[in-house]
Amino acid sequence: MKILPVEKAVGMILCQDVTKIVPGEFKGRAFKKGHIIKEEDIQELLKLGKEHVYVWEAREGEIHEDEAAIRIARSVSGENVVFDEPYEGKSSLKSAIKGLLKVDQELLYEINSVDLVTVASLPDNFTVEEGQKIAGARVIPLVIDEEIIKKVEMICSERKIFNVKPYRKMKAGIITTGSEVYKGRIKDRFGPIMIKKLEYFGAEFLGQIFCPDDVNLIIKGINEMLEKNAEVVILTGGMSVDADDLTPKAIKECSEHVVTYGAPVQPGNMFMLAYRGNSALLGVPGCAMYHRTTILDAILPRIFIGERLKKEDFIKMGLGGLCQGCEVCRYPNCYFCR
Ligand SMILES: Nc1nc2c(c(=O)[nH]1)N[C@H]1C(S)=C(S)[C@@H](COP(=O)(O)OP(=O)(O)OC[C@H]3O[C@@H](n4cnc5c(N)ncnc54)[C@H](O)[C@@H]3O)O[C@H]1N2
Ligand code: MOO
Repeated sequence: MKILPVEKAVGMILCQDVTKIVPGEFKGRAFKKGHIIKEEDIQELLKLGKEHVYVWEAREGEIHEDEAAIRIARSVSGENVVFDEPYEGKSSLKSAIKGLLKVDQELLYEINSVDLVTVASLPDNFTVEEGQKIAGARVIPLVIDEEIIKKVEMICSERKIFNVKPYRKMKAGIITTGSEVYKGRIKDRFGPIMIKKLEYFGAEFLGQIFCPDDVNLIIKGINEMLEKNAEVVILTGGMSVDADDLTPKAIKECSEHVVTYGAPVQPGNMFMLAYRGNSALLGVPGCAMYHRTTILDAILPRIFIGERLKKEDFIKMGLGGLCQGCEVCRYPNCYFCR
């Protein structure tokens, strides 16, 4: 590759994309890498501020930014991740499915520690739709030593940075506790909100059981759901400190392992997760009926990909665990529960 005045570059192969920006109107590629420069291009290039251009002069051991971008994209892409042809030296990675993005953060750190290599990504545990952009790969110079790219390829030879996990069709049921709802003093408002959330993951809905504030009846309800092979049981109501708040006790009685009662997340402090076998029992506090987004929205996607959560997963949520309660909620496009 060498630099030539545009007037002397006619007939030569341009080895960079040339970007045109007209504020408010257009930003895009005016000339594509690989374009053979013609006489009539000279004025346009000069108008774009290019008195000199890079033209191709291949040198042993060097590769163009486009090839570098695609090789990085290929190296880091795992399950259900696809990538585009480079544009302006950048290859975009996209999700091939609706699912949960898993990012190997250590590996991403390692790749971005390789000088001149950059991979920008969405956060770990991010819900994505089919076709959604999840990361962009690019090198900084226009041509790069191939050894650098080989290093990236080696780092990713065994593990991939980006995987999108599909939601599994899981059997799920709801147990709504609270004597005020059971006795018809107030209408159930929790059930429909939970059903809508379960629908997003394509859950097979087993139904909703109503229980008064009676620990034995809540236990009976949980057992009924487990007998129907529920893999996810959502319990609402009675998660806090009132005399009638008995749900944590019932969950504890029915489970083999309590992962957590309580989380450093607001809204969601009084959340509980326990397991009996592979079935997850989720104690969902009242806030999930009131706030559009709570800890439940960070946990459900992980449950539905079949991940088994640990106490540590909850501890980590403290940093960023305070929701700002924005007037218009943009979750997951924010820091909450990252
Ligand atoms: N002194 C304290 N007070 C509270 C604490 C605390 O730690 N100390 N925690 C607060 C947090 S955080 C939350 S969240 C709520 C937890 O509430 P619960 O999950 O225990 O909910 P309930 O007490 O059962 O109900 C609260 C409220 O919501 C109504 N409700 C309940 N279920 C339904 C339903 N299915 N449909 C319609 N309405 C329902 C219920 O009647 C109550 O009005 O506690 C804070 N307080
Ligand atoms: O669990 Mo409350 O769950 O923070 O509003």
